[in-house]
Amino acid sequence: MKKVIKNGTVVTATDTYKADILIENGIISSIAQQIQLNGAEAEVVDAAGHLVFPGGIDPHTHLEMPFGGTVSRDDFETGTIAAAFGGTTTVIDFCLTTKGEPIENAIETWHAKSKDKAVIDYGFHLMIGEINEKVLSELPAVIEEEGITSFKVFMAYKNVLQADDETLFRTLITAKELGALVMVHAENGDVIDYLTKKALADGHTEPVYHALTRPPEVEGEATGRAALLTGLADSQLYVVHVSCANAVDKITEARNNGVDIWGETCPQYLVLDITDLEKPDFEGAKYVWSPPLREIKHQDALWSALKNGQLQTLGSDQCSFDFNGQKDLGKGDFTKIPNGGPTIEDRVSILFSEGVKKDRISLNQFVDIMSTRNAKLFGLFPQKGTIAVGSDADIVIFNPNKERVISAETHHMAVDYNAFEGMKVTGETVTVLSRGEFVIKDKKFVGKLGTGKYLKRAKYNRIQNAMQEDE
Ligand SMILES: NC(=O)NCCC(=O)O
Ligand SMILES: [Zn+2]
Ligand SMILES: [Zn+2]
Repeated sequence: MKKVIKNGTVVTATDTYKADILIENGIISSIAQQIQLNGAEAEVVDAAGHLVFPGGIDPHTHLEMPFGGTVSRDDFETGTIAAAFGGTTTVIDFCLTTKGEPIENAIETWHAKSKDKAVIDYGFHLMIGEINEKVLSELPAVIEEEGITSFKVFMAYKNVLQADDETLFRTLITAKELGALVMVHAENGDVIDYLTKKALADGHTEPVYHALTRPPEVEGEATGRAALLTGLADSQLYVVHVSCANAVDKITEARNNGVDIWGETCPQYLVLDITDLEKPDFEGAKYVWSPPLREIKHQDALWSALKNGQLQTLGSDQCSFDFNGQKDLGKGDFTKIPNGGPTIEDRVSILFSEGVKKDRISLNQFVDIMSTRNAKLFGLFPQKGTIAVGSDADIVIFNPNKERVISAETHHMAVDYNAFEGMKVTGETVTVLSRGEFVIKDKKFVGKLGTGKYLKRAKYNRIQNAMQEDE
C-alpha cells in the first residue's frame, strides 16, 4: 500500500520546506505541497510539528566484532534495532580480515553475521591488513561483485590489527586504481606500544592511562603521515574517529594543499572528555575508546571543524562491551580493557541536540553530517541520504522539541550501560521507515529481523565529492 507523510517539515542537506511525501514500492514517488489521496489508496502518516529527514547513515560500526579476546556485544540484530530507534537507516560495518586467509572467507563471515538479523540496510568496508599478490588479485572482485568500495587500514593496535606504512601506501595506490575510498585509524601504534609498556612497568594500571599513553600528538602525527601518503599516491582518504585538534589541523592542511581527504568524528569526542576515564571503581573503563577521550578544549575544535567543513561526517564507532564481564577484563591492566562503546543509538540525537539546538551547526548541516555526506562518500547517493523523488524511502519523523534523558534503562542496545547516561537531550525519533516500511512506528519497534538489505555500493566518485567541495 502507498503511504503519504503529511504536514511535516522536510529537511535535506540543502533545503528546509513544508511538504507531503508520497511513497510507492519503497521509493519516494512524489513530493508536493499537498498530496491528496483518499484513505483507501494510501496510509496517511501525520508529521505535523515534526521534522522529516533522510534516515541517518552510520558509516562506522563494529557489530559482533572480535576484539581483545571478546566480541562486541551488540550484533546486527540489537545493533540495527538500536540504530533505527536512534534515527539511522543504514550502517556500514567493518569486515575484519586475517593475514593469509582468503578475503572471501572474511566477507562470508560478515554476511553470515548480518543476514536474517539486520532490520535496516547495511554494507561493509573491508579491512586491509596486508598487501601482496594474492590480496591484489582478490580486490577487484571485492569491488565489482561485493560492492565493497572502501578499504580500512589500522595504523594502531600493534601486533593485532596494525598495518605498516608500505601496506597503507600500496592500499592507497590500489584504491585509486580500483575506485575505492581508503579509511584509516590514524594513531602511531609503535609509539603507543612503547608508552603503554612503560606505563605498566611504572605500575600505572588504571583506565585513565589509556588516554595518557595515547596523547593527541600520536593521532596528529599518524593523520599527517596518512595525509602525506595519500597526496603522494594521488589517492583518496577518509580519517575515522578524529578526536583532537591536532588531527583536524593535519586534515585541514592537506585539504588546503589539494589532497582528497575527509574527516569523521564521533559523538563521544563531542560531549565526553578525559575526566570520564578518571571515574572511581573502575567506571572509567566504560569510556575507553581509541583514540581516547581528550581534554575538553578539543571538543570546541571538533565542533568548529564540523561547522567550517574541516570535518565532514559523524560516525558512531559503535563497538559495545558490557561493563560487567567484558570491560572488566582490564581490571589491573588498562591495556586489556576492550576498546569501544555503545553509541549507535544516540549518534543522531546528540548531533541534533548539542549541534543544532545549541546553534553550533545548522539544521541542513546536521542532515549532511549524519546522512547525506556519508551517502556521497560511500557510493550510496542519491539512492540514500536524501529526500528526493526516486530515492529510497528511508525516512525519519523526528520531534525536535521533545526533552528527554539518555539512559541504559530505556536504550535498546544490548549492553549494560550507556556512555551518555543522564545526558539531557532535546529531540526524539518518533517514526522510521526503511524503503517505505515502518521499522519504528510511534516509538515502537515494528520491523522484522532480516528485512535489512545488503547494499552493493558504487565506486568512490571523486568528481561528485569534489563538486560538493566547490559549492
Ligand atoms: N574505537 C574503538 O575504541 N574501538 C573500535 C575499534 C576501532 O575503531 O578502533
Ligand atoms: Zn579505530
Ligand atoms: Zn571503529
